[in-house]
Amino acid sequence: MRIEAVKAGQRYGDRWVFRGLGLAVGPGEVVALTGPSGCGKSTLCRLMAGYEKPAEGRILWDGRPPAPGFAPVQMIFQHPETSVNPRWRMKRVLEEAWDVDERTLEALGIEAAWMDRFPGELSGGELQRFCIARALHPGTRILIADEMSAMLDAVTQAQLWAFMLEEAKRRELGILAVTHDAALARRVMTRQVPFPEP
Ligand SMILES: Nc1ncnc2c1ncn2[C@@H]1O[C@H](COP(=O)(O)OP(=O)(O)OP(=O)(O)O)[C@@H](O)[C@H]1O
Repeated sequence: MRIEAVKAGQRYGDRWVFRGLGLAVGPGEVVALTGPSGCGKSTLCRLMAGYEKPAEGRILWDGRPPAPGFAPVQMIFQHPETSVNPRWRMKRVLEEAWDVDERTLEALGIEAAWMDRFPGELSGGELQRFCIARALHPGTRILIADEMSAMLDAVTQAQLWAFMLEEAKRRELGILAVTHDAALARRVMTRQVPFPEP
């Protein structure tokens, strides 16, 4: 699958965040999106994931506008607590997405004891592992990671990225990742796209 922004622009009120932006992510590509705070990286992620519509230009998934229904484009947010139901135990949070296999649970270091807890009873890093597991649904073709590892220590960050990259290679997933970490971008990405200055 290939997702694309074509001359895309977004504005809130009468203020443009960016205009005329072009970017494409195809199978097996790991693309880093870098740029100063406030330039619109998260906004572009939401457009590419089909959560928001651009004010001008187009977002295309395999040449067509994002369609409702099952999304082959999955997003991992910087703050995992905002993307799970706080009243569900983690077992249910996972099951809602897919029947996550043992291999994924093990590779992400998800412990059996965490399954009966509520999201508020896990650390941010522990919760983010669940969000990554959910996003790695067998039908996922593109992952959009918006500073997913900013809250993690270096060892955990390396472990989670290693598994994501292994999966990207094995399943030909495309990854668009926002990161402020230049070293991480150099290490894991096939291509880096600097965002235009705001
Ligand atoms: N829903 C909204 N309503 C109004 N303004 C918004 C909205 N969402 C984002 N903005 C503004 O758009 C600009 C871009 O925000 P965005 O979060 O995309 O930047 P970013 O590059 O991801 O920043 P950071 O690196 O700090 O996370 C900011 O000035 C922000 O205040």
